[in-house]
Amino acid sequence: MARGTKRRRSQIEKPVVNRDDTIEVDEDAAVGDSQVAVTKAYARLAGIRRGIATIDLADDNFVCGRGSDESPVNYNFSSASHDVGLYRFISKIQFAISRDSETRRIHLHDHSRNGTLVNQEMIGKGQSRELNNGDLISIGIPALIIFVFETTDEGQYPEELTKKYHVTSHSLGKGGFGKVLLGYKRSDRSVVAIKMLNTQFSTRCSRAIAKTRDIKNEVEVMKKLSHPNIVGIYDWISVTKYSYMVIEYVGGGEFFTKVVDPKYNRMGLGESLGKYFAFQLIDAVMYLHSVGICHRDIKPENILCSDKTERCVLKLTDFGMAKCSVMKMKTRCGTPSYNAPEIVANESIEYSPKVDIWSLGCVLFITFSGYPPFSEEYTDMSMEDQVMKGRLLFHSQWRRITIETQNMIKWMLTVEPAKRPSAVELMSTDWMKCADCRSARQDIDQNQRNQKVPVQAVAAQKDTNNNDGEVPVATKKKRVVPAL
Ligand SMILES: Nc1ncnc2c1ncn2[C@@H]1O[C@H](COP(=O)(O)OP(=O)(O)OP(=O)(O)O)[C@@H](O)[C@H]1O
Repeated sequence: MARGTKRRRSQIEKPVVNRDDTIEVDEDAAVGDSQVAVTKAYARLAGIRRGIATIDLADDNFVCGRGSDESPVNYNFSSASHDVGLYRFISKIQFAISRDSETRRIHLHDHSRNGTLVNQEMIGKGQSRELNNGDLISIGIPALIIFVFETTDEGQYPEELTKKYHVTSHSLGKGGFGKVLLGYKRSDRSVVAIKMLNTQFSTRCSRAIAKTRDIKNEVEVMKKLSHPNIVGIYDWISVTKYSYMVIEYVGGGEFFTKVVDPKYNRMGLGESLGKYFAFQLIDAVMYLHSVGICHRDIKPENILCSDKTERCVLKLTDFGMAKCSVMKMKTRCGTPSYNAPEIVANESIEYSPKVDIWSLGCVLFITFSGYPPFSEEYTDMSMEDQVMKGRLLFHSQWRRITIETQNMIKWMLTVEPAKRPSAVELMSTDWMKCADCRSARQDIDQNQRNQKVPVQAVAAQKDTNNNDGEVPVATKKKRVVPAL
């Protein structure tokens, strides 16, 4: 868009998370295994909880539950009888699955008093619902996910991947170059996210070549990192057409969704919650810089929430742009509205990890106020000029935020890198010695202990954005990929 041109709000584009995308099948790929093998299965129930089998569905009718002489079932959950938390919810007949022999449509019929849920929505005793590929089936409560329903014409993956992980067809989200699927480790049934990237694009467009090159870099960087506020990587498997990154599952969706949640009325998350999150992000960046890594693309879309609760643990992700900071950094990359002035200024000037502090300043500005500091929606000045001048407009949203917090954000958004604080300097301020920061530390520790729990709720993620109001709106931003 030309400088100074006012963009109509209705024209602001926001990428849509598409949950039903399909992916080409690799000819060299091997078939994933299953535990109850039946020939010519039309679908399968992939068990994603310890003790629950994966069941191939071949007959038009299937019934499961605890079963009894009077109520025979095809699958009786006896292998999960030790799992008291689950077993107490299971009825003699829990649910049935039927396939219409003519239409081939498949339905789940709930027979249980405690109920069966599909994609975390209660079906209810006596009710039915059509099943689609990737649907999650829970028992009694949303968090007790036991099966992913999968049609068998989908998803064949390389053996290197399937021998260690079961890949379900439940999509967690979609990125620029592939999708992210829910999976689990075969060894302990703990849930993972499997990011699939199509490397074949590389022959078609240069942006994708850059991206393909990023994958190796992303993996190399992630392998070096271990921090509770950074998404961990378990494995990387690369075959002819696809790369599979097996990463830590983070179930609460993007931080972006949180900051634009209408419940905050576009006023920001407030002082207390804002500081709770600021502590986590500063700690993550302090660690990154201490091990010589500069992220270069910090923004709310690249931060994931551990769960859907208000006070969740944040995890920095997407290290495709990251670089070892002892190397010279000159490349103009990142996302324009989060880019530091020294990146915006000139290709030939070297910059430092302080660029991350600037981006973090932008993220925290949005977190506290609900609107972005630099935006094309300000028509009096181009975005580039706003950034180069460090022009900040503190609208009425800031009235409920303390002067100390405002000063910290201003400090992070200092145009001159030498005067901008490092993450260590930020962490050692009195501003970070508060009850919210201490409570964040405790919650992070607790979250780490809980991570051993195998199956977590996978809540449907919705992007929300409300474009009304006189201040700029936080919208998802695309990054600039460096030219080759
Ligand atoms: N570790 C994870 N756990 C759970 N869900 C995830 C995880 N990583 C990504 N997702 C989901 O998948 C979506 C896409 O993630 P991905 O990192 O591929 O996208 P992106 O950053 O938009 O893409 P790109 O890498 O092209 O910039 C995210 O928005 C999120 O909803």
